Amino acid sequence: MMAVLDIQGLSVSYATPRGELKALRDVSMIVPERKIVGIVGESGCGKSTLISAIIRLMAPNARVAAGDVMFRGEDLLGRSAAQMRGLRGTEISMVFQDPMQTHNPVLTVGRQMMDIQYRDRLTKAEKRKRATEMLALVGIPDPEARLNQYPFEFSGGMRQRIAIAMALMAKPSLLIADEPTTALDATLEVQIIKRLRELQDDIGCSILFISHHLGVIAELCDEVVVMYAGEVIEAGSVRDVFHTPAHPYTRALLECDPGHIREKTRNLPTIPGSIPDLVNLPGGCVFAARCPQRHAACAVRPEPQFASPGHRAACHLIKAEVRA
Ligand SMILES: Nc1ncnc2c1ncn2[C@@H]1O[C@H](COP(=O)(O)OP(=O)(O)OP(=O)(O)O)[C@@H](O)[C@H]1O
Repeated sequence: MMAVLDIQGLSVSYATPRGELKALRDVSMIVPERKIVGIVGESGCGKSTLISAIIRLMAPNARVAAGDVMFRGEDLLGRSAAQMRGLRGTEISMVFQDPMQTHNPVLTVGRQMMDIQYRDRLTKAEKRKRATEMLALVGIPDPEARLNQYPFEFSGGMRQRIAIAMALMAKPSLLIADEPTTALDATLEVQIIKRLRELQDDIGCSILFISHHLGVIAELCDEVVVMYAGEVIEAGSVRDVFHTPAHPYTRALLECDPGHIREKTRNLPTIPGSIPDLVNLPGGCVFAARCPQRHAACAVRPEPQFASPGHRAACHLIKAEVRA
């Protein structure tokens, strides 16, 4: 089956006064059809850079130095800006942390939900009906009446549900959700995640879900990609990565989290030390400076190794463990 999103060897740099900042290096990941893939990593690991490269809304000083971003078999990096505009919001939709970014404050929710359907050949009444149905699906009570209200008249959780409804309205193949529930309280977060999972199943789309919240990733995602300082350091099924983490960084994240993934920790646990300077990267393994298992081999950059089928990590210890 063809992957919805297939990123291979993606490297993105920013031009800065200090020199080239290598925000992403040789990043590869696949979002299979009808799967939810989570990306986890601490601030600065390159999550936003990755999203901006996929949807091609990059900062002016950003440059794709290498790699391919294939969307349903087609290279997105070769598409024109106009073609990308046509894709965003239809085949690829997005939900961000702050739904106010998505909503227009001066238009009613109904008007905005009808506007997104401008491509569909439906009557006004049909569009309104679809908007109502979608609001009901994401769990907005009394949706018909609420279509006439403005975004500020809704609570934060309701606004985020509306943002999800709007993003799914076009029945995208891929939904990119960037910390969509981070600003909400835990109970709301669980409700929204459950609803998102159900809707994903109904619509049959794939989701790339970015979160700092290990518990949410564990609950929602099929697969997880762990990023560190611009590299994918571990990837595999949620089960493999969370139950038998292969990279010392992933292990540190899970060990630092007292209740492991069951605790509702908002932020990633803190690991002593900081990420390396991406302008002057050290040679060898990027995590070496903070790694409790650092050894001589780490002076050489580890290539991804398979810990088990479908579960890879970039750490020299994996080979050693397999040999042992
Ligand atoms: N326009 C830019 N110019 C220069 N450096 C940038 C720019 N945008 C991001 N960076 C740098 O690139 C690196 C990756 O940043 P990015 O925002 O992608 O990380 P992130 O994982 O999304 O972090 P956060 O969770 O804090 O948003 C960081 O070192 C950041 O300072």
